Amino acid sequence: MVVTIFLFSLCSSLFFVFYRLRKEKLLVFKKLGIPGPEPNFLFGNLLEFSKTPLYKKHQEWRVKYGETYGYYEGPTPVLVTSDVKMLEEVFIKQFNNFHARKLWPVQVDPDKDEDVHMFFARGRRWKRLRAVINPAFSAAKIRKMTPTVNECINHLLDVMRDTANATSHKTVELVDLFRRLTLDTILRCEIGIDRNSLKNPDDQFLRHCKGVIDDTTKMPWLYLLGFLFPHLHCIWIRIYKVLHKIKFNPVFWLEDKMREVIILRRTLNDKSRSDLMQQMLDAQFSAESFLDLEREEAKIDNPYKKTLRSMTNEEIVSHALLFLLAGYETTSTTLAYIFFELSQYPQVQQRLRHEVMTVLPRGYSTIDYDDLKKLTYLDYVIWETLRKYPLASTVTARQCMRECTIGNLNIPEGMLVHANLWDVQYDPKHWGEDVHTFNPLRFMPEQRRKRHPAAWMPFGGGPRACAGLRFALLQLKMVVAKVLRDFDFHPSEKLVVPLPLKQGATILPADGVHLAAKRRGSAMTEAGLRRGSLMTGVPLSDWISMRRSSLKEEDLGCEPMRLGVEEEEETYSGSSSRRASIVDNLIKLDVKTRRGSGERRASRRQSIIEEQLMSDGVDLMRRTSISRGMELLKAESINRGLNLIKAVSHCDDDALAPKEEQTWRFAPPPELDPTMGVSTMPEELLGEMPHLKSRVVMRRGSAVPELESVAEAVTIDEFKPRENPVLVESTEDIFDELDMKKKLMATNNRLYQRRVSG
Ligand code: HEM
Repeated sequence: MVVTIFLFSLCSSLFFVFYRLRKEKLLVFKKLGIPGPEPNFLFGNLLEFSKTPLYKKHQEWRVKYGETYGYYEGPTPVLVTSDVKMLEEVFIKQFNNFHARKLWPVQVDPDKDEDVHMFFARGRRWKRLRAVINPAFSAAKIRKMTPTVNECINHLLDVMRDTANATSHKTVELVDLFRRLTLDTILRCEIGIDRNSLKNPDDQFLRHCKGVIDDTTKMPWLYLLGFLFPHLHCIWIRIYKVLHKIKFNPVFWLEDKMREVIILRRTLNDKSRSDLMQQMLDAQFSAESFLDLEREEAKIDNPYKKTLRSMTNEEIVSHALLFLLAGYETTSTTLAYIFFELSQYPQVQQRLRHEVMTVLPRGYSTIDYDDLKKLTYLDYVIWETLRKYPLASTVTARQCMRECTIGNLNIPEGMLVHANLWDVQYDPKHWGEDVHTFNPLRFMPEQRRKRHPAAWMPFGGGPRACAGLRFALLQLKMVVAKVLRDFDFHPSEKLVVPLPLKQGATILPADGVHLAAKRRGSAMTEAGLRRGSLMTGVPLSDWISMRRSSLKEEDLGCEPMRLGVEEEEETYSGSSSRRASIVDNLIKLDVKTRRGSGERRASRRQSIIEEQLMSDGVDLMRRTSISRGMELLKAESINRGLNLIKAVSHCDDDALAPKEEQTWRFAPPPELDPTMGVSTMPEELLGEMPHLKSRVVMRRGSAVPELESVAEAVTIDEFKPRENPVLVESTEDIFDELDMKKKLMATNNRLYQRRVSG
């Protein structure tokens, strides 16, 4: 009886103490005068996330409580803010007080466990690991990875080519496809393991990576306990480890694979490799920023006296795994979002393709690191995508390690501060009213300068920002550039807009991204060049020279193309001064042809240039054809048959619309090809197209805004259809006429051969 009473009173006192302490904890925000939802005694506000994902809940609360508010994960207070000044303080200015990340409820001890990796480490330990890893992601090291990334993308293109073809739109699901690509790329660039999950969707690595990601995104009972009673962390972690010894754990499988690689690589000691694994193995030779750390260590009573300048095997294992998982889903999901947005904004897709084709013509099967720097509009597209989808926002949080003040707010030790990126990056204060529009031009330098740097943080901020940023951007840019050269993207019937999102390890499309991908035909590029010459009246050889010059515009000192929206409607007249200066400069340019051993290189370059010219021609013609076609249709000046010409010749010059008595509805005379249409350019438009030789244009097919339907087009000085109709039957006729046949046929043969060989 006495024992029972004793136990009862002990339990009640323990519960009372627990109750008081917990109550006290749940009053933190009230005492600080920070608004927020009312917490539950046991769960805090965790139950609110059972139906609504964290990032959505944050948005709801932002509307209710303002820019800065607080909620509780179990007993742990989390301050959420979209105030850019506060973010700057936490992530950058007061980093010394906020150097730790939010701890996951069931994870290794960030200070003691040997295999803690950079993501969870904190304090000096994090500093040391980051100092070792940073050089592995330097620009020079990333440059060395470019050929490997190139190869992986070529595999992707193969798979996509199998799915889509030039004549029909086939639906591709991009999230899964890009996951396979990023996994193959990271495995090769990071560890030197050559897998091809693109060709083998059942690949073991792929299966286990998916397994790990799924595992971390579930909220099993153990995780919940970890959140509710964080002080019992060591108990939860023990249970976790025991459980994973009983049932299969994909993390252990992956770790074992990494260990095998490390042993092999240490034995082979092949210094010529440039992958991340080698850099981690060699890290001891390159980490200069240790000097700082060593000075710090010397001040405290450190039994090792020296900071470990290399990484242990277990550290390398956990980092290899970290990079695999950190890079696999983030990069692939970003890619899927980019193509989704391009399918929704065809004018952006077109503009971007134009930039890519100018810098990297289709013959370039390998993309150079330096070429990527020229793709500025592509940068804007990627940045704008990451603005609209800050998909890794679940991890952009810091823990306060020392009581401090931000503005007039006192932040106690232990409090978490979470950056509410979705609200910052959709805040009209920073981005204007059209925040839901996909507008890459927000990132033009003059716009960027006006914005607070913390208004865009998809890679986090400050010293702990994403370590793999450079590698991620390399992949993103290369994939978009290469894929866009070969494919057109449109929404498919399966695509749901707006895209439903879900929260996993990142915030990703709930049902994938299903797009119709149409392969861009090679014949079109050839036709484009031809049309470019015909429509502008510039002889083909000059046209080729002009287009060639666009490759070297910067070298030639011409003004690079502006990126304003108005450029979408660029007219030939608009570009005529630019062209004139290019031609001038071309004349000055001494183009040397190599002989002997250099001949092959020269001819390859020549064919690359020519292919680019063709592609460019298509783009320009498509734009002109579309805008002119529309205007002509509006002006009702596109008609068929000879009567049109007669009528027009009697027509008042500035009478754009035909008069009643001049309607030309007769069938075309039989001697004229019935598929041949005739259009006249209204005076106004002629002014914009000074290169047209005549205002009368014959076209096969219609001049409606569709490049493919405009199969042939001829401009003539004096139109005499009965005597000598200028009917161009084939490509060869045109080449004959312009005396270019031999040269271009030779070029085409080379191009086709190269394409066939991939
Ligand atoms: C588009 C792709 C990616 C996005 C959006 C992204 C985003 C992020 C974010 C938001 C953080 C947290 C930063 C913070 O707390 O301030 C982070 C950290 C990190 N990321 Fe990435 N990431 C991407 C790709 C990658 C890749 C490819 C790798 C490695 C191969 C990588 C490795 C890391 C590492 C190691 C950290 C921890 C850095 C530290 O704590 O010091 N990430 N990333």
